[in-house]
Amino acid sequence: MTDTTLAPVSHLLPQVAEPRNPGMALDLDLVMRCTANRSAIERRVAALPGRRSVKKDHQAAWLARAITCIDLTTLAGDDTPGRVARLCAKARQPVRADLLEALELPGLTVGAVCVYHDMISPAVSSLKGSGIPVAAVSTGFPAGLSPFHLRVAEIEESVKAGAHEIDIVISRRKVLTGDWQGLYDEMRAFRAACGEAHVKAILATGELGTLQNVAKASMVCMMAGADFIKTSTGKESVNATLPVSLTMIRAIRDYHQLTGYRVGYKPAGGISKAKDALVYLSLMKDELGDRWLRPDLFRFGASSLLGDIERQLEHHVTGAYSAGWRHASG
Ligand SMILES: O=C[C@H](O)COP(=O)(O)O
Repeated sequence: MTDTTLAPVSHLLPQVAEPRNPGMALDLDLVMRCTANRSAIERRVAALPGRRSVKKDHQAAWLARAITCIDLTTLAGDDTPGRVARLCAKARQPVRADLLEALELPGLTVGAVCVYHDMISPAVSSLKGSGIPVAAVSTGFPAGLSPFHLRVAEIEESVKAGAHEIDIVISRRKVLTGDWQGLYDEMRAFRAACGEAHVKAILATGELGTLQNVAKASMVCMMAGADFIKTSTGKESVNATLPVSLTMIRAIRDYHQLTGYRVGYKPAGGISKAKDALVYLSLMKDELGDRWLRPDLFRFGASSLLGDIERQLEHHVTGAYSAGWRHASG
């Protein structure tokens, strides 16, 4: 039986900032020992509790927690400063004021706003004074196939433009060809280019072939200093899944046991329902514990999840559902 208790949102932020993962030398023996037993993983995720195990007030608390962990995202070719400004307004006040008041959650915000490089500046101005960081996707997102020096330069430009978090994409071919040293060196260079900005390593797991590759790539990126590991760009044909999540979460646990450093986790792509968010949160709580249920160590990369969560919270407060279009984010 899953423990469904959760500290209030006001207790979210740690008293002391989590020390940043500095990375370590590449330990190839350890990387080669990273395995993933697909059938055991699939059995485990099939047994995960659904939203039914998180009831009433607990459910509202968990949904509020999910909001604080959203990287509210727009990554479209037709993004405009106006669309980004609307998204940022939603990031500042993710749920209707009357609902927040009824839930006793004034000041609730999302974890970050995630955009392409060109939209950093409008996002930074719209979020001024809110404390909400801007995350930028980078390194030739989503395929990551532009020349290496341009990928590094893109990170530097985005940090200069005001991004506090950089979501890089790894070279999938380095994983597919077993070039772990190459992946490590690339990730290390990306981390260095980020400077003080935190770096999330997007593995694009839907393109890595096997869960074993996912486990190995997770470990190499953490050894190279990733602050977060993230499943997907949202542009692959398969994005965040529970088996991939369990594999990455267990790699995070192994890395913590090995080094004492906590690396964050960001499932991304195709997560649009409140009930799915609850499953991810219970998985984090079960596998890594409460410390990983805070926005400095857990994020959802999602463009449309917030609308469904707001709808569920409205139902919780008023007893009625409103139409989905009333809760659009963009
Ligand atoms: O990193 C975030 C993803 O691109 C968002 O994907 P989504 O639009 O399927 O929610």
